[in-house]
Amino acid sequence: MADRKTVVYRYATPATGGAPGEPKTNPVTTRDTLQDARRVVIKIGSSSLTTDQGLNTEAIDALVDLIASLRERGTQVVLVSSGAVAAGFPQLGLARRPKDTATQQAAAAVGQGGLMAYYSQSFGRYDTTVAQVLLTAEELMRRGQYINAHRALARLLTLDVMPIVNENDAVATREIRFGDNDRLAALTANLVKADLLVLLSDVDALYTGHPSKPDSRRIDSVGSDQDLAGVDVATPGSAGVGTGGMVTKVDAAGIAATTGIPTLLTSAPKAAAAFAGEDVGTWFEVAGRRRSARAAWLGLTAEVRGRLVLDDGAVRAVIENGRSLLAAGITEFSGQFTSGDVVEIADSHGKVLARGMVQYSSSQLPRMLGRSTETLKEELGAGYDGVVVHADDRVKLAPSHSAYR
Ligand SMILES: Nc1ncnc2c1ncn2[C@@H]1O[C@H](COP(=O)(O)OP(=O)(O)O)[C@@H](O)[C@H]1O
Ligand SMILES: N[C@@H](CCC(=O)OP(=O)(O)O)C(=O)O
Repeated sequence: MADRKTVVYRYATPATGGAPGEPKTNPVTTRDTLQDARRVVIKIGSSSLTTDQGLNTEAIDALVDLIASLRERGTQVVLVSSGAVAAGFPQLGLARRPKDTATQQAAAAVGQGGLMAYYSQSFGRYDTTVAQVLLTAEELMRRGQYINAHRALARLLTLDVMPIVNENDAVATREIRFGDNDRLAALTANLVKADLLVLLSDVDALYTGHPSKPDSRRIDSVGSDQDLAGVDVATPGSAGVGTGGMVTKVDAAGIAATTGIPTLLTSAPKAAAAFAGEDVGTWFEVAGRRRSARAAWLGLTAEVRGRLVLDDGAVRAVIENGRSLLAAGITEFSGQFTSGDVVEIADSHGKVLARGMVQYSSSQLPRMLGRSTETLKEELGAGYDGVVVHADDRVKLAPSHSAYR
């Protein structure tokens, strides 16, 4: 990902369905409605939280002041904070960010404690209790753990505790290598059903090219693919502690957009102005209505364990008419999965059209393929109703889906 010169930013088609009880509308639709956010995920990068010597306590205090002011007016905030590696390597006596993964993990293990200790002290000025939540993208892919993380975060918010999320770096190598805290923040925004994602970096906006170039200009909002055509995001940050640069931020905004959540990208010092309605930073709009968290989990987060290939009739029934997928319409499959796993649903040309949760395992399926429900019941017993993926357990993929991952 890091070597990409430009990114393609596309929007999902309007979402279908919505789990019962989930809000279908987002009060934050434009910059002017930022103040209406009921729940915000704020992500801050290493470059904004650390210096060569370790934690930048002034910057952390300023961030905490901002969050406290939002909380005071009733906005719930989940903070996704990087900085563990950058805080840890000076403590280990290293002059610069280590390159090898094991030392980065060691630095994160050292730095995370100090990071949380300082957050605890700083939020203490507002009598606010903080909670450390360490996640990995892989964990969020498993339905059971996704639900557990959702429950824990929701409970922390109702207890008025300040959740501070970071990747569990000691076990998550992808994170350290690719700077995926931006992506983690987008997934967290979906997890807690936030109204808004705010990405805070050491640069105040997305620019057409690296901000150090004289002809680079601020992009004030992104509403379609065209707004990002030719935008150069490949040059890494000059601080040398951030990991993903703008590539992962734009990708994260794309993930958030597909789940109906707009993103504001700006710097920590300008965030207060943005919340006061000033035209700062870059605003990533959302097209279409909000996806349910479940649909977003199926479409974006879940680990794919296999692929089902459909005949043309099944493609029409399932994709165009929204029916459940019956064994009769499956011509072949690949992968190893059990009931409850997520698989891709493809047409006969190999085009992936949807994802869904299977009701049967890969060892049960061979006897079922191409067979009508009636035949299945006769041959295999009444328990085999032939519905391999129920319509409620399936989500159509936007044509752009792969652009975000
Ligand atoms: N088109 C661009 N617009 C803005 N910043 C860019 C762009 N391309 C590269 N960058 C660099 O991305 C950096 C932010 O990424 P990173 O260092 O990973 O930050 P963080 O630690 O906040 O995640 C900026 O400091 C800037 O130097
Ligand atoms: N989990 C890592 C963060 C890695 C990361 O995504 O960094 P950044 O690009 O600064 O947001 C840490 O705490 O150091």
